[in-house]
Amino acid sequence: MGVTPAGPVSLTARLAALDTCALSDALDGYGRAGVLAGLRPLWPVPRVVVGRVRTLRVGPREPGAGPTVHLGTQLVETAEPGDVVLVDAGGRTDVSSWGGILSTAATRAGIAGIVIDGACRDIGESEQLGLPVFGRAVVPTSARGRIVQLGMDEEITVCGVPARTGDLLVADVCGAVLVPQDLAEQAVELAERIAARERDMVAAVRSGRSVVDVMHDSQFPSPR
Ligand SMILES: O=C([O-])CC(=O)C(=O)O
Ligand SMILES: [Mg+2]
Repeated sequence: MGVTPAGPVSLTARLAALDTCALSDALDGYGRAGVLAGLRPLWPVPRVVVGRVRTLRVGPREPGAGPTVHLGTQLVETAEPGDVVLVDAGGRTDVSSWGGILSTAATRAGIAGIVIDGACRDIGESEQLGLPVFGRAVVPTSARGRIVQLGMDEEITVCGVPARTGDLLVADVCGAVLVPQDLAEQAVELAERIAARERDMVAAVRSGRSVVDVMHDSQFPSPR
């Protein structure tokens, strides 16, 4: 845990001071996957979103299946403030996996954000609530009668990246990165060093040094 004159800083606060690019580079440094490629903010979210993952897996409703709970509702009701809902919808963009009623409940539960390997609807409602939603697309088509919850808090694979409840997730204007729980402390430390190196490189360019020189592989060695 990092320490400031005011005391220890939580991992979440340190992640919020970073960004997805620094964390992607840090995971590269450890040879681990984490970038959820293809996901982006579905409204112009103005901040870095950080939280503890809760996983949700959804898929097609069986023909003739009876009434069932709406996907995600049990997860929202058991969420802790600061959680991020990570939805494995298999990349489907023809049907929504999240909507405004769910966002209203998620906001009341203190959920920090929704990240979907798939699509959502009612995005204007989520924006009005200030609830960040990341995903592949927005589509008006309802989940009702089409897709259902298949599991929650189980290991899922999202955009080719394995994810579990308890992992950390960072999302911003550039996309979303999953930080595995077992690597979180080390990834944050390395990302902080990467961010410091980038600040030094930008300062060198601003001071008039040639960008050819500053970005040459022989200069500003990688922190790992
Ligand atoms: O019917 C749905 O797909 C869910 C929905 O719109 C909402 O949560 O508001
Ligand atoms: Mg709705």
